[in-house]
Amino acid sequence: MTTSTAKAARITAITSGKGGVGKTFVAANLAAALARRGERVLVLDADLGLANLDVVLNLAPKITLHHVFTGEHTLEEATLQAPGGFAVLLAGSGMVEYSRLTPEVRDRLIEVVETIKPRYDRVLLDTGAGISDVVLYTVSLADEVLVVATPEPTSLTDAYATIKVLAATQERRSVRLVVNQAGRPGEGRAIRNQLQAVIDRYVNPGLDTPMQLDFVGEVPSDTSVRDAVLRRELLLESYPGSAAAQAMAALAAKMA
Ligand SMILES: Nc1ncnc2c1ncn2[C@@H]1O[C@H](COP(=O)(O)OP(=O)(O)OP(=O)(O)O)[C@@H](O)[C@H]1O
Repeated sequence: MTTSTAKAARITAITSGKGGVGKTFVAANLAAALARRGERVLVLDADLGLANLDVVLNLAPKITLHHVFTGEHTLEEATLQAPGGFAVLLAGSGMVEYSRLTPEVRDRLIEVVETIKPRYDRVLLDTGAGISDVVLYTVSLADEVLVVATPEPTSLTDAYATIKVLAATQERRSVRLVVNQAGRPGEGRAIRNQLQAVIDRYVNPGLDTPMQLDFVGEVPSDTSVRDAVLRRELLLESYPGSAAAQAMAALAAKMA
């Protein structure tokens, strides 16, 4: 039950510049790891036009955010329990009308976020890739942003572009960074320092308060991740002892 003194959830947007870097993998397994730590977690699939959290979690929702947006179903009816002990609000795939930031999407999205906020300890917003207006709007609803990047130069260039746009368009001066698919221990921190140096050189001179990258961890490139995705299971459940699962648990500890 919600009371006026109830604590509101911390809202974390999980985003990336480039697609396919592991945002959904991180969102699902971070949610499971936070749930194991006792947090009440909800993941909202905010990749409204091309959602795939349902695929990763092996869920086939009959009622999605789409139905909540149209008023056909309630939020409660659309909220599902995922295998990792957390709740999910899934979006339908191929909904072109929700891939753009129309006034309807804007209003419905904030309404949904405001309604779920008092009910959980943590809400993860799994956004689409890139810097579209829907992505930037979704990120603007969050208390903190977690950028997922891989060591590939294209991913880093796009992560930098995202951070630059967030600095320019929102009053955000701190972004958290997780490096996924790291090839060697220490690569994540080195990448953070490299990105911070570029931000200090090209972004921060124009800002009163400098943009800071808060490094929260690295997840190694690990074949167990692909296996778990193919089995449509959470890595934390299929391969709890894998290096990547342990990194996800460490990431949850850092984010908690
Ligand atoms: N740490 C890792 N080690 C090995 N493979 C990984 C790792 N993380 C992700 N992958 C692979 O990358 C694929 C893409 O991951 P995911 O779907 O989570 O990316 P995404 O950023 O959410 O993509 P999109 O931009 O399309 O939403 C996974 O299916 C998995 O095979």
